[in-house]
Amino acid sequence: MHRLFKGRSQRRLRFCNRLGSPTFSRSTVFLSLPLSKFPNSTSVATAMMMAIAMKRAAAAAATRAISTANSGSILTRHLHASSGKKKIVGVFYKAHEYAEMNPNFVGCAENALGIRNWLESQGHEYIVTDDKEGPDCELEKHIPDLHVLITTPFHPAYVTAERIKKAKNLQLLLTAGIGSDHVDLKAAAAAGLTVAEVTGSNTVSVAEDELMRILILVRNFLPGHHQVISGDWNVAGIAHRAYDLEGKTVGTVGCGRIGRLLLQRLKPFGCNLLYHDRIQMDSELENQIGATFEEDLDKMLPKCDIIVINTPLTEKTKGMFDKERIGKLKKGVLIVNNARGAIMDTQAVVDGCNSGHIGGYSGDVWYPQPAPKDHPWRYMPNQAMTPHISGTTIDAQLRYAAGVKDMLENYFKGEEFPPQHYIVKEGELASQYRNRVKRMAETKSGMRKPVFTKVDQLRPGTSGHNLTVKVVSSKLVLQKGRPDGPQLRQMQIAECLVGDETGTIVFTARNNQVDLMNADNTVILRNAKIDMFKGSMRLAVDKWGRVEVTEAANFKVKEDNNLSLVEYELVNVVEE
Ligand SMILES: NC(=O)C1=CN([C@@H]2O[C@H](COP(=O)(O)OP(=O)(O)OC[C@H]3O[C@@H](n4cnc5c(N)ncnc54)[C@H](O)[C@@H]3O)[C@@H](O)[C@H]2O)C=CC1
Repeated sequence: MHRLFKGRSQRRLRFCNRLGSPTFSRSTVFLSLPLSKFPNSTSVATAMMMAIAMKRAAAAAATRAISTANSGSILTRHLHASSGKKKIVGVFYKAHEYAEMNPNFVGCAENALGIRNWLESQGHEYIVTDDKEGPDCELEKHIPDLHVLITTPFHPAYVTAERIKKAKNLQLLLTAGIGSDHVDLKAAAAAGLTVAEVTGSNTVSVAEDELMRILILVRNFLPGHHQVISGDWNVAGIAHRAYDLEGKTVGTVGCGRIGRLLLQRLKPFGCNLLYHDRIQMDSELENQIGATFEEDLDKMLPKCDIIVINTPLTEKTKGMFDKERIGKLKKGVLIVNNARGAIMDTQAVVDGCNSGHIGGYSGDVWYPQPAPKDHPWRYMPNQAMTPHISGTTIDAQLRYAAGVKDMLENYFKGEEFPPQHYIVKEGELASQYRNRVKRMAETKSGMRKPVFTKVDQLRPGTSGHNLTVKVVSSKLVLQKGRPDGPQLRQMQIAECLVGDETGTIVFTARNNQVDLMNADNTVILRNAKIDMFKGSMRLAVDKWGRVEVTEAANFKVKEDNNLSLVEYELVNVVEE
């Protein structure tokens, strides 16, 4: 037996979360009402239809409840499952005498992101340490009962599968910064943990630092500086290999947030700019930045005088620059790597620098961190290495501390994080981290090809749809920021009517997607999701999906079946 409720209070239930995955409970169901016939969903005229629909919905809810109960979940821990006081552990680098020197120096252990009072005033326990390695370290003592672990890439607490297994209460791993490769992401996903970082918090900081490293290497700056300190004066010792940046070919491997900001900053230097990425930028942005896309990494690399690495460390990028690949680079190539140390084969870099094949190597990332005293990159020639600093400027610290605080606030309230912050969510890794796994699965079973659906199959609260649609019309509804603004943060939203031979639906195109949605274009929407807007369905593709313009499809769009004109009512079905 089920009782069914409808009305205003049920309106307060969320249709779906911000990523589009359904968050409705097993007893929450959708009813659909054609808007044209029933503009007012509470009208008497709808009541009979509602009653029939609700009966059906009740049956569906019951079936869903049973199947949920029987299927079990791969997720063993739910992020927002428990309320109450939490034990939060932060692992940050120690600042010692520097801690007091700047009130905004919040990224160190002593100042603990500036959130101690805020956390403790709410009754949470906040332990902060820099002691993160070995079985007797401070972190290890708290692993069995912590709920949240906050750490930074600058002084990473390596969260291994073994630690995850021991951390029975752990729900949330927050990275204060960008890059969560210090976490065994697969183990975290399997354990149902959420991993999130403060995406965008230090991208400017890193891009600026990369530009500085490029100039330091190109101008052969460091030997001159060392001469000054050691009392020498030898212009020739520097000048024989100092160049202008103008006219050089610079290629970035990975062109996401940091890569783009770097290219943008390089443009006035008059370089030849190339980029390689899994995803090509849309042509307008490419033109604006003035960079050329290189689909084949191995074709791009030998053209470059300067190579900058800007990908995350994933299964695919680990050891990407091995002996063989480095051997194919231009002799004397300069490499800047602020991405992650393990993207390089450590010894291959040492050999390249020793032989002069690599003319200069600079970066702030190492493996492991802190780099041991005998790390060979400390002693190789032509290097301009530093500790991991580029993303931890005071400005960046304030941004990532605020981002962590916001996410903790959401966590305490049981709310979602901004979608771009998730690295692991509900057992799934963000797309750039799961590439290889997916490909292997595809090859192995031959069954993981994307499944395409038709517009009339779309339902509220669903996601993961692949569709080939034609754009019927597109209307820009929001435009903010200048296209040549400092951070490429122009925001555009267009409402587009898209469809196939079964029906049409409104697609909300954002930013770069807007340019692809010209009327009559045929586009493939990958990993699309349904958002609910005032009770009706809209289609969207977030950063974990993709919009691609493709060859013109030969179907005729069925324009008289617009799914966005159907209103859905969320009703609650309570089991007795
Ligand atoms: N040294 C430091 O202080 C910092 C370092 N970082 C590092 O920089 C990385 C990039 O940061 P963002 O630009 O903000 O990330 P992002 O996610 O905006 O960009 C990463 C780009 O790499 C591309 N990519 C991923 N795998 C690839 C592959 N196998 N081949 C080609 N392209 C691939 C993605 O498509 C994406 O465009 C971070 O993951 C982190 O490791 C980030 C911040 C601070």
